[in-house]
Amino acid sequence: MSDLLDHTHLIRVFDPTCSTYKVYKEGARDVALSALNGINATIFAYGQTSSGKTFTMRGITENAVKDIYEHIKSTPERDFVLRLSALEIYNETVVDLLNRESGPLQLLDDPEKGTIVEKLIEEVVNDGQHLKHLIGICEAQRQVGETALNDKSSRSHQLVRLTIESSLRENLGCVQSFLASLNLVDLAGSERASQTNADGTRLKEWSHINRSLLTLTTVIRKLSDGKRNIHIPYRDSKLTRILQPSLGGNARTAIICTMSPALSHVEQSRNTLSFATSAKKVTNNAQINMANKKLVKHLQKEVARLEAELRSPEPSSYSCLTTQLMEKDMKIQQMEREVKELKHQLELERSANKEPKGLNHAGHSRRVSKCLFLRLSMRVHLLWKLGNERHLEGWQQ
Ligand SMILES: Nc1ncnc2c1ncn2[C@@H]1O[C@H](COP(=O)(O)OP(=O)(O)OP(=O)(O)O)[C@@H](O)[C@H]1O
Repeated sequence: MSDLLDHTHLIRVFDPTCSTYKVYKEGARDVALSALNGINATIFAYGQTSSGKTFTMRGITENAVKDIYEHIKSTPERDFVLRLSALEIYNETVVDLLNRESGPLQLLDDPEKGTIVEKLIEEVVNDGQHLKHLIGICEAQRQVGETALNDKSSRSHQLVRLTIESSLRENLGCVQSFLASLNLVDLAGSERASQTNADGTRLKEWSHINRSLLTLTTVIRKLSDGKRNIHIPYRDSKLTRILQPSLGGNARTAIICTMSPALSHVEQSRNTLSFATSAKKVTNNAQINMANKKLVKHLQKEVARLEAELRSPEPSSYSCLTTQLMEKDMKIQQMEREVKELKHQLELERSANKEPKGLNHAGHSRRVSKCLFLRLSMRVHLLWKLGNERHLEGWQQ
């Protein structure tokens, strides 16, 4: 059994006698607990039919649940909210394991969240016991069938998603909220039809299982090439669409590859090792998902948009506008001086009780009113321009 931690490209090989707890502790615990600190995490088991995927994932899930609740207990300064959703992909149809009656579910593309499953139920988890109970319901709901190699063979891919949100209890000025998902995935096993004696329903299942596993293998192989700008066929199967963030995206991923020691399965074991070799070369880009980080991102976008809006006229027109404003201001000042002078002259003439030189009262009044009118219209114009300019200066600072 080999385990790959793609975040650090760690590889562990576990012999057939080692316990599932050891596999969890050395290969999956760190990844699983990342979700408590806002890092998306995925653990999945890959391998041929009857090689122990379900057995191992059951143990990994139990241990992860235990550790998650121990962490919550020892972190009283934070409030945790856990939600669980679960689905299976059976014959390329997505079904809600917490609400089978809802029928086939559609996959939608969300610009922010990526692929989402429409109408998938999310149950709020009360405590560890409740979580175990919900996981038990999912297991019971899953498609299982008897094959020549496994009397309880998983005929579908199962994904149990635990979404963990946490925030500091005390408001310390900075709202530090983490939000991340832990995906626990038990894939259906790859198999050869000749080995499983498949026919009828089993043959149809076999065809869907192998086709989606082939897409997964292709995606992993292409990602492992490390080439940029190449087409990665995530959309060729529902499994790879749903797992896309875990395959080269924003998540830490641990892959547990299971193999049978039987000589008759040597070809399948070689395929599994080839998958593991490619998978260990894939680099993910896991980030801490903080609620306030999202808000900052949103605000930054909004500021950028407003700046672009304000910059839409040619930058040169701003200097032009400034010159115009200065000219108009000078004109206003000059006119104000003239008005003052005229008023003063008028006062002197009134007091001397004689007609002003070269101008009669009507002429004076007209000139004064004209000055005032001009000033007023320019003020309105200036106020409008200044309003824009100040607005602009505020954004540019
Ligand atoms: N480490 C183990 N120790 C003891 N029994 C195991 C171990 N791993 C698997 N088994 C047993 O082997 C059988 C097949 O295992 P399991 O169903 O987990 O295989 P699988 O890979 O999930 O198969 P499939 O792909 O057909 O669903 C089961 O009866 C399981 O209990």
